[in-house]
Amino acid sequence: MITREGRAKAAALRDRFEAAGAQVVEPPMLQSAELLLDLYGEDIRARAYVTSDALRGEQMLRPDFTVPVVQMHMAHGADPARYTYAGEVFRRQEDDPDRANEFLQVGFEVFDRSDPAVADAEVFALMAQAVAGLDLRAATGDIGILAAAVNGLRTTEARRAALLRHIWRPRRFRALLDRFAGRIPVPVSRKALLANAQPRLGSAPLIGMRSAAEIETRISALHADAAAKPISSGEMDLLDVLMNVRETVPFALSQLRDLTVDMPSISGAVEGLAARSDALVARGVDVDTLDFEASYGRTSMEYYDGFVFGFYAAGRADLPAVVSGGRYDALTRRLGGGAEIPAVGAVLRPGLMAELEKGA
Ligand SMILES: N[C@@H](Cc1c[nH]c[nH+]1)C(=O)O
Repeated sequence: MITREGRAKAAALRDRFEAAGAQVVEPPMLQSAELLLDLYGEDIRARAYVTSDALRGEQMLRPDFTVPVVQMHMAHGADPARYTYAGEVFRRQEDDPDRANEFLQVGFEVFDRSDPAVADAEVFALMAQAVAGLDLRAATGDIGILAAAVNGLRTTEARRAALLRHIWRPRRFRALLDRFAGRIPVPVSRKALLANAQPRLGSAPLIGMRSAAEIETRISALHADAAAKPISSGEMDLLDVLMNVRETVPFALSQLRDLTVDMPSISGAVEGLAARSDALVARGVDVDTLDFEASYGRTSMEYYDGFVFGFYAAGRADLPAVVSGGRYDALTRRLGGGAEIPAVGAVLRPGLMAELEKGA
């Protein structure tokens, strides 16, 4: 339920972000579902309230602000800017009736080309200051490091692309990796299909949504995939070491730097983490006690492609993140029609903050 305290807190936080240099924006609650829904992750897509509109096409109640803010910004060019907003977002809850399906968010988004590490640190530090009175634990990660590791795998382009698509579904990602490494047997049905050197649909009836051409393309892709060499156990071990890095920032950085000797593809992203760590220190963040998990953030918004972070109430695993955010450079490109600008942002949940303050 949205309370008066929550609303008051939201207004105060938005004022605070405005004072930090952001322009206030108020994106409409109803957004185009057709255009925007696939920019979110599977989870949010399944939880959006969608309705039809004869005039405007499918509409949805905004499940977040970032996508509408990026869309608005990119429609007017790709200049540097800072925005803040406050208002409700809507997400259907299927399993847990205690989780709100409508709640307040206050956000801060930075579009800035000068130095991504500095912009990351600006957003993180601003959020950390806003929640300083609460007993929260911060978690950080970097989707860019894992993506760089996948891009460096010595395997086919199709396999790398499949893994990149599934970075967001850790179990599916693991299953794919194991299959590509030859660690799990090929399913019987797939074997039967592949046993036929020149499979064609022939007179089989078409019953699904896919056309004959699509099905045949897929069969050819499966043949090509079956001919690919397995990912080596050496590469698999390195990926495992990487995905299990879970340390304070300085230790994580030294482990990751060690890994770059055998995984040169991640060095750029790891040096990005080093630069971010310095920028965080310059903003007064104590990185010696800040956690970094290489697998963090793999279940949230699919538009993140670099820094990701969240703040959680200590000892309250039942509560969602009080703060969450990250970098989404590629999203500006997708909505930019040729233009792009690096971007990072985060939101707070003022309702949750008010609740935690009351309980404290
Ligand atoms: N829109 C994200 C948070 C965010 C803002 N900017 C970047 N990330 C969310 O709702 O979780």
